[in-house]
Amino acid sequence: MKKKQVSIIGVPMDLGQTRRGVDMGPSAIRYGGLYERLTDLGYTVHDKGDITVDILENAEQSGTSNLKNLESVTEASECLAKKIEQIITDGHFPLVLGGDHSIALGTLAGVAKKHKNLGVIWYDAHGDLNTPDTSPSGNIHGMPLAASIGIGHSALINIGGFSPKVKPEHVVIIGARDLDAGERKLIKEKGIKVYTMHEIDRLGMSAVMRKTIDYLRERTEFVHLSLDLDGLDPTEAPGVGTPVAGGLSYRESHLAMEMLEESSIITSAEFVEVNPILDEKNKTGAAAVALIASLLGEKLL
Ligand SMILES: NC(=[NH2+])NCCC[C@H](N)C(=O)O
Ligand SMILES: [Mn+2]
Ligand SMILES: [Mn+2]
Repeated sequence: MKKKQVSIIGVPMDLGQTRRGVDMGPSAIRYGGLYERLTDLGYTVHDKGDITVDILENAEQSGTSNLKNLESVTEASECLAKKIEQIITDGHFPLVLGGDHSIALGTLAGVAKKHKNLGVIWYDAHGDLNTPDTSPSGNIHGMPLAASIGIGHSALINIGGFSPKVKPEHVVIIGARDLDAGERKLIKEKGIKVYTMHEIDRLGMSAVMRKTIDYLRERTEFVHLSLDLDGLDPTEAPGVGTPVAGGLSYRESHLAMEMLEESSIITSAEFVEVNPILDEKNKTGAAAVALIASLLGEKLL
């Protein structure tokens, strides 16, 4: 029998925001035992190592307004997109380790090039739907979802040479609890499906995931999971740069991964924003590993 193949790619990116240390996220997740966890599940694991990313000291500053480190972020994104394309061509499951959430620009460019009719699950405390005009910070990690639906600065929109990567009505955001004014406006205008913490509290994670899976099954053929560890509550995932109180529990997050695994809809995934400098004994890195394992089939019994 042919074994299932997973290709891992690390993106040591910290230029999409300003808290240093998130570039060490891929190492922290690997250190948490990822390779062994996946081989134990029966996967053949190809760790392709890390993408080359500029360090802050050498990042070019063109001063493009409200877009910090734009050149270095787009350069790494183009490189990541090509690697992802190759992984999908090889028939492997792409698993991307971040790095701040700006890396989704490259991941989605690569995935969308190969997979038409793509859906995206954005598991996050934030919407990451800002543009340079609406961003309160100028941090690109707050913009990748907007850029992927074709809104924002042309340099971000056109990674991979095409736009959009995904239709707004094929996006589901889960866990949101810190949305900026411009993001709320965009959500309403574009009809993006969002399960905020309010809906998750009311309906429960099980119903939310059932609805999410049905919604994307009806509309798309492939689904990318972009999981920001700050979607979890900071007590359970303290190693993130932009923590927001009142988040998803460790168990709710596992249930979400288990239901996605059962549904077989996920065709690529990324786990981002793990910052070991801000973490407590790699708690957040270990949580990432455990969630990846659940997503890829690890069972409690
Ligand atoms: N991927 C993230 N953690 N994003 C946080 C974004 C925070 C804020 N909304 C901003 O745009 O600056
Ligand atoms: Mn976030
Ligand atoms: Mn995010």
